[in-house]
Amino acid sequence: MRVLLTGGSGMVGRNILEHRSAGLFEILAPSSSELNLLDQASVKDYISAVQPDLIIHAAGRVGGIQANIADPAGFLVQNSLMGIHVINEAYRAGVKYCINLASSCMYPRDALNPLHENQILKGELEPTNEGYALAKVTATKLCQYISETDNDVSYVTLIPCNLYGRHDNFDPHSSHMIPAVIRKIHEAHKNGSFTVEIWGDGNARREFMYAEELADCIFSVIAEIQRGGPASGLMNVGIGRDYSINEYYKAVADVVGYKGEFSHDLSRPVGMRQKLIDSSRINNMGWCSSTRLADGISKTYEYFLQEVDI
Ligand SMILES: NC(=O)c1ccc[n+]([C@@H]2O[C@H](COP(=O)([O-])OP(=O)(O)OC[C@H]3O[C@@H](n4cnc5c(N)ncnc54)[C@H](OP(=O)(O)O)[C@@H]3O)[C@@H](O)[C@H]2O)c1
Ligand SMILES: C[C@@H]1O[C@H](OP(=O)(O)OP(=O)(O)OC[C@H]2O[C@@H](n3cnc4c(=O)[nH]c(N)nc43)[C@H](O)[C@@H]2O)[C@@H](O)[C@H](O)[C@@H]1O
Repeated sequence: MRVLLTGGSGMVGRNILEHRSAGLFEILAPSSSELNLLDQASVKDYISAVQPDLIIHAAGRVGGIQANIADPAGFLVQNSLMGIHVINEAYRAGVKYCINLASSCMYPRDALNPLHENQILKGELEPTNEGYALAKVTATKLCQYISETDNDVSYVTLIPCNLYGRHDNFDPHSSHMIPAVIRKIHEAHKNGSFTVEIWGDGNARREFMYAEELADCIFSVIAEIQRGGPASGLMNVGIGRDYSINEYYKAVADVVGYKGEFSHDLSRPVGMRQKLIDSSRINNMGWCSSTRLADGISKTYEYFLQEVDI
């Protein structure tokens, strides 16, 4: 099976390429310099030339809460254009299968947790990442419309919770919480600082999954597609539990060996109070998460020490 992977140089893409099942497929993973997904003609020409059997759309303009607040228009435009170009040109070229990656941030900010797939668009979005969320909803709906109007194709959207892991973005200006906390606590431990600052009061809750697990889930979905396709084209992918931000800081401190204190900067944005997703559909398909938080953080910290803090 020939697979076109977008976002192959990103955290999710790299974990897909490093997965033990990747060798079972012919995977084409053009970088953004080889294929700019913002250029519709290039996307159309590339897909027509390579004629993939399946596309995994893992490219995107991605960042944490601070990055999203800084550039909502950029997150909206770039993710919308990438999603529409990849998905629409795939369908126009006759590609039968697509796995599109959305995000749990596209759920309504005040929706009852755990979040179920049928709650999408049932309420106001989280303002801190509204642009990104609108783009994710657009691509998700495009996949749904295509699959509903053409029984010969299966365009599946997976909705992951927050992710972290090897190949994560550790830039403090654009990273998500776990890589930011790993960097902050590591530097405090190395410099002998006595306190580390937590954004907000630390009571917000998040569900973070080790990115290697999403790669594993994607290959399970591909296997299911090869067996005739998953029962649902829209599935949450999470670990089934969340932790408070304060608990994440403590978990990272335990891995790093930091024994200092924490302070809270209440001026910082905190985003959604909670975004725990209901992963029953993917669990019923036969895939479940298995990486413990401490193990995931340890492996991510090991990557940080080897590849980032050099
Ligand atoms: N990280 C999370 O917490 C999280 C949570 C839920 C869902 N997701 C979703 O998972 C997917 C992957 O996220 P990630 O964390 O792996 O992101 P990432 O590490 O930032 O990687 C983004 C990828 O997209 C590529 N890209 C960006 N602009 C492009 C363009 N114009 N043309 C072609 N490629 C372009 C990048 O290539 P270059 O490096 O060459 O620019 C990179 O390979 C995204 O759809 C994201 O929305 C992520
Ligand atoms: C999955 C992603 O979720 C994103 O929302 P979101 O979870 O709040 O994004 P994060 O940046 O991971 O923040 C998660 C929570 O951690 C808190 N936090 C505490 N300390 C820090 C820190 O040092 N750095 C960061 N970054 N956060 C920190 C932050 O206030 C927020 O409540 C969306 O903006 C994206 O679009 C995407 O959907």
